[in-house]
This record gives sequence, structure tokens and C-alpha cells, in this order.
Amino acid sequence: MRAVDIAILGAGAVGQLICRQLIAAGEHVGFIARHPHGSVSQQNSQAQQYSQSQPLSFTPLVASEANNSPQPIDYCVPIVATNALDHLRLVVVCVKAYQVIDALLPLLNQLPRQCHILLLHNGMGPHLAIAPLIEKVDNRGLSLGTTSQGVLRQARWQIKHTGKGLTQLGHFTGTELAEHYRNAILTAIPNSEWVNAIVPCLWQKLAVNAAINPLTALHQCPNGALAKADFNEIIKGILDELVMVAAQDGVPLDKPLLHDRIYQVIQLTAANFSSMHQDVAHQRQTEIDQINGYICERAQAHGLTAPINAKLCEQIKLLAVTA
Ligand SMILES: NC(=O)C1=CN([C@@H]2O[C@H](COP(=O)(O)OP(=O)(O)OC[C@H]3O[C@@H](n4cnc5c(N)ncnc54)[C@H](OP(=O)(O)O)[C@@H]3O)[C@@H](O)[C@H]2O)C=CC1
Ligand SMILES: CC(C)(CO)C(=O)C(=O)O
Repeated sequence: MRAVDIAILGAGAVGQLICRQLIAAGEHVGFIARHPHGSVSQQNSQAQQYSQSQPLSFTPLVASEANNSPQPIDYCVPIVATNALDHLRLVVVCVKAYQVIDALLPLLNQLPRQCHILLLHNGMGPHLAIAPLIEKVDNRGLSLGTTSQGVLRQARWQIKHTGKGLTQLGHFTGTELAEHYRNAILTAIPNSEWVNAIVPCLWQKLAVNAAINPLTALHQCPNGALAKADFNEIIKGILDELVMVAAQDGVPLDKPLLHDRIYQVIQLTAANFSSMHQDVAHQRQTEIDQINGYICERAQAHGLTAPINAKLCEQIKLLAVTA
């Protein structure tokens, strides 16, 4: 049996979707998952590496020609023990942005040197903390990505694919991801591309999230409500600050194009409630520090301020406190 060589860290909505897509493409994938009782999976010997197997359910997006309503697919995924990571050549990190450091740091020393890391989350920031640790190790490499696929977690191990969307991936630092794994990912994930410069793509996705997420959470509205003229000024203000800060970071962005992209997403996802709206509604931690907070952090690094984004951060945090 071929060993599991690709692992997903963060078996949530996106982690289960990427896992399913890789498995459907014939890849050997496992989860480095938390134990059901909270601690990370631990086993004693390598012989037990795949002794746990997790049953899952996946409802695809498109119905097959023979059947109008997509039927859930049941399948199993091996759980890779955290002391048996030797065969891994790629770890795809699919935790929330604020969980990346805590989830990945304890594993880094246990992963083989040639194991590549791919971060796939909304918001920005964790890559700046992870990069120096990657650069210290020969052969280790870091890639970054962003996906606009939609997926709903219906139960712990049950997901439903809810939306198509572009997935962009690219190299960030260290050794480049081996061609075999790059092809595996691009074959597995529909509408995915490997870009030469991933950081500008992440800033572009950040602009969409920085405008839509906090406003929908604060005004308790679906994304489509932001098309009203009342929001024009604040959306322009968020974007002006972001474009100014990105330029200081060496990333020139096309403001009119980004403005159009934000309004396109507002229109295309008009009926959806943003992830931040849902996080606030369910009293979960939000990704505000890695979205609008990242703009403020980078502004500060350049001796600048981003007052509109800073105020949104404060307002979202206040919501969490008063909820
Ligand atoms: N859902 C969506 O449609 C989309 C989400 N995104 C982005 O993708 C990222 C992931 O989102 P999503 O999948 O929805 O989030 P989820 O909360 O569903 O998934 C995160 C998973 O990571 C697990 N996790 C957290 N910390 C650790 C750890 N230390 N060790 C192991 N596992 C850990 C969580 O476990 P536990 O459940 O036990 O806490 C959870 O299963 C976010 O940045 C999000 O904004 C992007 C596009 C679409
Ligand atoms: C694109 C958008 C705003 C869709 O709701 C999103 O990514 C999110 O909700 O986090």
C-alpha cells in the first residue's frame, strides 16, 4: 500500500473539502486531526500510523446526470499520528488564520525536512511568522493559497460543497513544491491555478474580505445589502487604506479593478452571510485580526495608520465582548 504522503492539518469545512478533492483525484491523503476529546492524536508506534480511520460524508456541488439532487458520498480517511509523520511530503494547513501558529509550530520539528507546507486560509499574517522557521531548514518550503470555494460543515465529519470559486496557489519561500504535488493539487481542485506571485493575490482577496466581512457582521446583513449607496464611502475608505499599505509593502494594486471586484463579489454572493457575520452570530472568534487587523499591522510597520480599518477592528471586538 502506498503511504499517505499528503496530510491535511485542520479537518474542518475547507480541510475536508480539499481532502475529498485530493482523494477523488487518486491521492493518498490523511488528516493530522485533533483527537475527538481535544488533544492531538497520539499513537505509540509507526506500525500504528494508519490504525485510525475516520468515516466522513461529502455532498458534492453538482448533481450527476442521472440524479438531480446530489447524494452524499461516504468514505474514510486515515488519521496520521503526530509521531509518525515521516512519509509526509506535503501538509496543507486549513485551520482558521488565528489557529495557524498554534496548530503548526508543535509539528514543524516532527515533519521531515523535505515536507512542504501550504497555508490555505483567509486573511494574512501567519506566513510572516512561519517563513523564518521554514528558511532555517534545508529543503523545507512554504507555499500560500486562497480559495473562494464555498463549503458548509453540517456536522463534525459531514460537509456540503456549496459554491464554486477560484483557488490561487503559489510559492512563498524556501524550496519550491515538487512538480508532482503541484500537479496533484491543480488536478484535484477545480478552477485552481498556480501563480507566479501569490502575495498580490492574497492582498486582493484580503480587500474583498476587509470590505465585506466586518460590515456585514456589524450591520447584521447579508453580503448583498452592502450594494446600497450608504456603504459606498466606507468601502472606498477601507480600500484606499489597504491599497496605500500594500504599496508600502511593495505590492502595487489596481484600485479601480479591486473596487469592481468587491462589488462583483457583493453581487455574486448577495444572499450569503459572510463568515465573520456567522462567527459573530455564533459567538465564535473572528478572523478580524488577520483581515482588517493585518492592514493596521502593516501600516504600523511602515509608520503609517489605517484609522478606518482600525475602527472596524475595535467595533468587531466590542461586538464579541458585548455578545
Ligand atoms: N468555509 C468556507 O466556505 C471557506 C473558508 N475559508 C477560510 O478557510 C479557513 C478555514 O475555514 P473553515 O474550514 O471554514 O474553518 P473550520 O473551523 O471549519 O475548520 C478549522 C479546523 O481546524 C481545526 N483545528 C484548529 N486548531 C487545530 C489544531 N491545533 N490542530 C488540529 N486541528 C485544529 C478545527 O478543529 P475543531 O473543530 O476541533 O476546532 C477545525 O476542524 C479560514 O481561514 C476561512 O476563512 C475560505 C473559503 C471558504
Ligand atoms: C467572499 C466572502 C465575503 C463570501 O461571503 C468570504 O470569503 C467570507 O465570507 O469570508
